[in-house]
Amino acid sequence: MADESQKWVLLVTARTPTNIAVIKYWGKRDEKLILPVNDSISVTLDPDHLCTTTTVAVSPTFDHDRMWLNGKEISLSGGRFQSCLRELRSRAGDVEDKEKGIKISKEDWGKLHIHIASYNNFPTAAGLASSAAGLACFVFSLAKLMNVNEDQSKLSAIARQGSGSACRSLYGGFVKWIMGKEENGSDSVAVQLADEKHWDELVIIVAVVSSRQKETSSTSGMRETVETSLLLQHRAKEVVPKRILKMEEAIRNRDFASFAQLTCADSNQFHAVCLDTSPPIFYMNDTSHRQKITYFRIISLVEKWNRAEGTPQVAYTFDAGPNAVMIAHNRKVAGLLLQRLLYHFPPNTDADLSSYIVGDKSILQDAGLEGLKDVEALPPPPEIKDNIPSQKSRGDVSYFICTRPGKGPVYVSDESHALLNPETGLPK
Ligand SMILES: Nc1ncnc2c1ncn2[C@@H]1O[C@H](COP(=O)(O)OP(=O)(O)OP(=O)(O)O)[C@@H](O)[C@H]1O
Ligand SMILES: C[C@@](O)(CCOP(=O)(O)OP(=O)(O)O)CC(=O)O
Repeated sequence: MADESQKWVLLVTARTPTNIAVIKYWGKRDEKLILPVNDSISVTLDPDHLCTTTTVAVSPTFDHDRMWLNGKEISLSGGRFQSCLRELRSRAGDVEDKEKGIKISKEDWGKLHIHIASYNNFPTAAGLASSAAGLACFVFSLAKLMNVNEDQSKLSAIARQGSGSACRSLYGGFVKWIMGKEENGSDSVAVQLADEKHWDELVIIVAVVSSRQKETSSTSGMRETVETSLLLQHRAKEVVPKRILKMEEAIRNRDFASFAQLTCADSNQFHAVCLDTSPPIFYMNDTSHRQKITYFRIISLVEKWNRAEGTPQVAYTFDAGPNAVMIAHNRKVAGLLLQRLLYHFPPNTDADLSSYIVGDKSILQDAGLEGLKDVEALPPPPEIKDNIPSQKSRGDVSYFICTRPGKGPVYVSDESHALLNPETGLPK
C-alpha cells in the first residue's frame, strides 16, 4: 500500500481533431511500423464538431495500465497501443509539481502505471476516422503527462504506429503524411502544409449514412489490397506522387477547381483499388442496399451539379464506409448544397431539423431553411429539371454534420472537463 504522501494523481486532458484524406493512404510497406506505400494529404476537421477528448493519469496507487473508451473498459494489450506506450515511455522526462508534492524522475516511468479515459463525440469505427482522432489524442496527452520533449512531427511518428491516419491529426488545417524512405520509419512523419485559417471559406458537410461498425477494417482491407492489387502498385508509383504535387499547389493557391477534381478522382481511385483487390472489397457491401444507393446518389448529385455549373462547386470523398464527406467552395455554395441534399434526402417526417443537421447550423439559415416545412417546399435543383424527377430517399441519411477545416490538438486546462476523477484516477 502506498503511504499518504504517495496517493497523488496527476492528470492531463487533451482534445484532438479527426481528419479526412483528400489524397488517400491505402496500403502499407511495413505492417508493424505502419509505413505507407504513398504520401497522403488530409484536411483536419473542426474539433468543435468532431473530436476525441482523452484524459490520462499517473499515480503510484495504480497497479496496471487501464483504458476506458466511451465509458467501457477496453484492453490495452494490442500491439498498436503497446508500440505507442513503449515509444512514449522511452522518451519520458522528469516531472515535478511542487504544489502537489509530486516528483517523477525519468526512470520512474518504467514502473508507474497509467489510466486513460477517452470519449469520441461521434460514432466509433464507422468510417469517421475515430482511430485517427483517438490514437492522436492518446499520444498527444500522454506525451504531455510524461513530459516527452519532442516536436509535433516526432509525436506524429509515434501516433502513426497506433493508426496510420492518426499521424495527420497532430496538426490543424491541411496536412501531408510523408511516406519516408527509412526502414525504421523515422522519416515517415506528418507535416502541416497550411493552417486552418489559410483557406477558411471552405465548408465541410458529412452525410452520416451508417453509424454501425463496419465489417472490413481498414487495416485488413489494405493488407489484402497490397497482396493482390496491381492497380495499387500503379497508383502508388505513378499516380499519387504527381497528384500530391498538384494537390499541394491547389491548396497553396486556394484553387478550388483543382482541389475538387483531385479530391473526387482520388476517392474514386481508392474505391477502384478496393474493387481491384481479390476478393474485391466493396465497402458498400457491408451496408444495406439503400445505403449503397446513397453512395451513388451523392456522387451523381455532386457530379451533375458541378457539370451544370461548368466549374466544380463541391468535392466529395468517401473513406472505408458509406459516409460521404463533401467540401463546398464557400458558405453560399454550402447553402445550395444543403438545399440539394435535403431535397434528395429529406428527414423522416417525425424528425426535427435541428437534430438532422448538426454542427454549424448557421448554414441552414443561409439556405433559408428554418423548419421542415421549408424542406418539403424545396423545388428540384435546376440541373435535374429536364430529367425524370428523381425519387426522394427519405430517412436514408441518419444526419448531416456541417463543419469546416479546424485546428490541431489542444490541452484542456480546466480540470472539470477531465474524464478521470482527480482523486481516484477512475472514470467520473
Ligand atoms: N478515442 C479513442 N482512443 C483510443 N483508441 C480509439 C479511440 N477511438 C477509436 N479507437 C480505436 O480505433 C478503432 C476503430 O478504428 P477503425 O479504423 O475500425 O474505424 P474508424 O477509424 O472509425 O474508421 P476509418 O479509419 O475507416 O475512417 C477502435 O476499435 C479503437 O481501437
Ligand atoms: C481510407 C482511409 O481512411 C484509411 C485509413 O486507414 P487507418 O489509418 O484507419 O488504417 P491503419 O493504419 O491500419 O490503422 C484513408 C486515409 O485516411 O488516408
